[in-house]
Amino acid sequence: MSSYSGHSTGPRLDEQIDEVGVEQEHVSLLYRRLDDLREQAANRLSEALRNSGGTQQERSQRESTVAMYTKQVEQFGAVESGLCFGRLDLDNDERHYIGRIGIFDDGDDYAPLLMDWRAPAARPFYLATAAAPQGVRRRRHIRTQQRKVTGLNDEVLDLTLARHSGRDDLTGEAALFAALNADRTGRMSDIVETIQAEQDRVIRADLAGALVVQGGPGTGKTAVALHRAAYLLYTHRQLLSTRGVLLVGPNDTFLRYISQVLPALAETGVLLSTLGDLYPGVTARRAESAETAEIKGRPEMVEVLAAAVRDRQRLPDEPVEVVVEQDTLLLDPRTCAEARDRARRSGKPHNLARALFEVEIIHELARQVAERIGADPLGGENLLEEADIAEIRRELRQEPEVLATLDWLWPVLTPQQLLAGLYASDDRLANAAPELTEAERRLLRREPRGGWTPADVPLLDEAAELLGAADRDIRPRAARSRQQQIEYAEGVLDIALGSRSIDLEDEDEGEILSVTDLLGADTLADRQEDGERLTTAQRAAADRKWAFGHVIVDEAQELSPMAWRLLMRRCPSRSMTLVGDVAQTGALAGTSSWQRTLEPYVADRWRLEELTVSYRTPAEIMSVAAEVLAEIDPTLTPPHPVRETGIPPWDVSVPVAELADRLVEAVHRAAVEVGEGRVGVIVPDSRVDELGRAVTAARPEVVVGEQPELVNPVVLLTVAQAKGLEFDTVLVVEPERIVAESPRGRNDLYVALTRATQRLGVLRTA
Ligand SMILES: Nc1ncnc2c1ncn2[C@@H]1O[C@H](COP(=O)(O)OP(=O)(O)OP(=O)(O)O)[C@@H](O)[C@H]1O
Repeated sequence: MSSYSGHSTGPRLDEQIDEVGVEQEHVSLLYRRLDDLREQAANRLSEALRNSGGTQQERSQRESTVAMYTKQVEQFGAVESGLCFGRLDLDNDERHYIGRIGIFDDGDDYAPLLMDWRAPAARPFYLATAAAPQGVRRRRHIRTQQRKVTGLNDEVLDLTLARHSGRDDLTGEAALFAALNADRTGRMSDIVETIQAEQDRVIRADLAGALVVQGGPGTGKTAVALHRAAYLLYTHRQLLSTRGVLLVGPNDTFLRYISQVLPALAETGVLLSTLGDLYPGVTARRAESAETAEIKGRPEMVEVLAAAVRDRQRLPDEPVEVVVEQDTLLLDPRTCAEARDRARRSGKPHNLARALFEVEIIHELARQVAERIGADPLGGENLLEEADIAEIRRELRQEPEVLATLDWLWPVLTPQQLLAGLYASDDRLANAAPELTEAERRLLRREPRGGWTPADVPLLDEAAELLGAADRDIRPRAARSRQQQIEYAEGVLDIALGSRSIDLEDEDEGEILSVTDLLGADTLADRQEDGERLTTAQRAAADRKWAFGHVIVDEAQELSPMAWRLLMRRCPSRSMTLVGDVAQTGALAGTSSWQRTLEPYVADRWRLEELTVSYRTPAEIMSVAAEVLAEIDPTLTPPHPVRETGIPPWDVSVPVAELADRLVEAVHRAAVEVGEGRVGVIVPDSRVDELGRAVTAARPEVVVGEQPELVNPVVLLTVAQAKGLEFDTVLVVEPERIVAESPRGRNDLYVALTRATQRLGVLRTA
């Protein structure tokens, strides 16, 4: 292939110093403008916060102003690091600086000083090659540290000038390799400076429709998903800022790992959530076996829940006695059955159909009361008029005994009550799930207390659809929203505090920050009482029926059919980005085919983009992982590693009895070798406790736990916990056991072997 992306033209040292000076001048100008903008926004925020009172409309306007300036201060603070990272010199002698946000010169008719990386005109920065230069003469990567320019990398996109020294398929090679070889920190960084062409295509793909991004480990799926969120919010700001963007990740540790990427791209409006948090009011963290989660994820659970609801619409075997003011009224099974059938035929959700059921039952009870008290002693027609009977019905509705009977026959249920009640009773499980085997039902069986698991959340959501709103839902929501108002207010105040620009004198800061002395979070929250000022993400999080403008799912291969139903409910437009890798599926209810998963929702109207280059895993490690991939499915091809490290992975076999000691030694060596980087120790599920104890006893700085903090130098974790993460060095312990512990054990091993950016060691037991 004759195309290449260009290369450094190799300027002499003095030329380079000159160029750095030129860039420093521009970069300093940009930071001065950034400071001005931040100060302006902070002043306006302070001013808006100081005002109080006024009409409802004025208050509402003020709240919008507070929200707007809060966001601006936050954004200007977030782009501080690496504000400007590139320059494009065009054939027509124009020059564009590329950065995290757009900045204009307020003194010069708003001439652009910095172009937002998402602007269409910035796109050649990621796509231009020497063979297809798109009007670009030179692409320059500008490296900065704390506002100082520390280095430049130039690529001249001219086939006649450039010597072919780099890879054909990479853009900004030097900057890319610098990023890939850097020590890991326990937090993912953005890749805005070095997005590659195949990634750019995905990031800027159309908003409409379902887009699946399939790619092997380390191909940048997570990075691409996050940058796509930022791109979509920029390009479709109006639509998406009102409807919101939801990003679903596999667990809290992962969400913490990616938490800094969007803020660094100046986007804070994306709701990051695990599946376990997608049912408002529930935080599902309880653990359960993979087998139980699999059953809960089956599509058949829709029918199980529907049957569970029907099972709660009771039919008595014998007449039910209802004692009202010493009179005993009788509800015979036939009356109950007719009332139940009518209510069911309405097609309304259970809680809403209860009103119809009530009408029928009260009608019957009122008839009996009327018969007794209105009977004509002379045997004529009943003496009561329609108005009297209406009054009897009204009174019956307030009789505790009547209400208790209605609750027994057709209880108003919350999803939590339905599900907890189902799990807690062998009989109910047998009635609702006759298709499951007894062993499967036993796996579902559980006592009511102890919290919810992530796999319960789609079931709660499904149950909410079947049940409809119950009055009792409403109160906790009001309480929650008050809590959210306070959190929002605290956020505003934090931002006001954090708006300290690094160049301002302390005295000036006094001015800006004084507002936080005037207002506490509680007072500010009072001002949000109308709920209007909650961010879109906060409102969306509290509302089960929220329809998001776009939904992004990372590690999408892990979702069960029931989880997909929930997500599709949250996204009626089906504008979605689903990133994952079917070769890495660990969950038993997860997918091995995108078509099969999406078919029920979009038929074949979904688009597939594939990412083929692994940025994380070096060639030496990928060749080990490729052997496992071939065992999973010989037709799958591993991604092409973008680099080699020259460091071969090691693999040793040790006697079982020595495993813990040898692991401690290996961890010690790895920790020394990795320097400032991070070490991940991946062990079989069944060994976490034992090996965790042994390693932490010898090295207390090693962290183990349900939600390990990844900024620690060494973390010991399971494959499920390590999914989506990466470390400089990875030790995989007992690969055979990892494989043996799950029907998808090979996929798990493939995940474990592809977590390292530099070094891999494997410890087997003999
Ligand atoms: N264009 C790029 N420039 C710099 N770094 C990149 C680029 N693309 C990916 N990376 C880096 O490669 C690593 C792997 O990326 P990421 O975690 O997004 O991959 P993934 O496909 O989601 O992996 P997995 O399937 O294992 O979850 C990350 O450190 C990411 O920052």
